[in-house]
Amino acid sequence: MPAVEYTVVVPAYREAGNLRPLVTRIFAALARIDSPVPAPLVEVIIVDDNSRDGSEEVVETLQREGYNVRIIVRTTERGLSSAVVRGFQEAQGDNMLCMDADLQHPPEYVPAMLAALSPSKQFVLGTRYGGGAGAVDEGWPLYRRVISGGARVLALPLTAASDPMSGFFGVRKESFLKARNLNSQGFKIALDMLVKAQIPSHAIAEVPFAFGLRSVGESKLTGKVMLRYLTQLLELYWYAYSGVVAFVFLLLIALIILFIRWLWYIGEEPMITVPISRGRGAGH
Ligand SMILES: Nc1nc2c(ncn2[C@@H]2O[C@H](COP(=O)(O)OP(=O)(O)O[C@H]3O[C@H](CO)[C@@H](O)[C@H](O)[C@@H]3O)[C@@H](O)[C@H]2O)c(=O)[nH]1
Ligand SMILES: [Mg+2]
Repeated sequence: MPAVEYTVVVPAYREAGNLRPLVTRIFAALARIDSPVPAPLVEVIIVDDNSRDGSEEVVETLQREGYNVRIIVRTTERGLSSAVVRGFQEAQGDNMLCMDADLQHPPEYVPAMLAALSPSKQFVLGTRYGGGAGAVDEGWPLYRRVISGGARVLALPLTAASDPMSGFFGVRKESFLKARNLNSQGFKIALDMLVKAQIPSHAIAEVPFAFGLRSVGESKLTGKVMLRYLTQLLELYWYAYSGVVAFVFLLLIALIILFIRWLWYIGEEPMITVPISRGRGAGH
């Protein structure tokens, strides 16, 4: 067996129904004749938080079928970011990729994402805002697009990357090891790494992709997660600039909230009062 050079880390919570299509599609993409990365150099690590939904059995079956995939089941810890960090710590490959289990990050982009990493490109981001990738978050309800847009605007002062929130990203091991005090709470581990590993803009590669719709299971993006994002941002502003910037941050938050309220206002259907018919048929 050749040594593993690439590791795909997949944080997963209650994703049993998605693991087979995910793994088989990743390796099918890598097995294509035009894949820039050969399949035998790649391993997949699922980091599951004790879902007990059959995920382990699915992975065991895939292993028996010859796929280079393993599952780490955490029983004492929970959370997306810390799951990703754990996967990166266990990775054998020097080139590491993180992607969701629910197929919202299309497995067919994995070869291009992995191949984009090199000593001069320490970070790769799957971006939903790049040219030619198709629709941005098509099919999302207005509120979800507003949250995504607001989160992105707030991160602008921290990184030149166009979509540090996509959750579909890769990093070279040496840069991951450079990032100290990673925030293990919340959803925005890519942003945390970009800031704390001090990745310069010229070392970031971007791969445009179209964010899919979740087919099985539920999103874990809750109000609590969003609040954590705000506290994480505050910490990163503090880290990247100085304490004074916290004031600017609060101002920005206020503006974003006003913006969201305004969008909500224009997004609402106008209320039409329909007069109650008193003619035939009424009361039947
Ligand atoms: N191990 C583990 N995995 C988790 C946890 N919470 C979520 N995950 C896994 O993390 C992935 C993303 O979670 P979703 O619940 O599908 O999140 P989402 O709302 O679709 O958010 C995605 O899109 C955002 C962009 O708008 C991204 O910012 C975010 O990272 C994620 O990719 C999924 O594979 C999910 O199983 C957890 O506590 N533990
Ligand atoms: Mg999802």
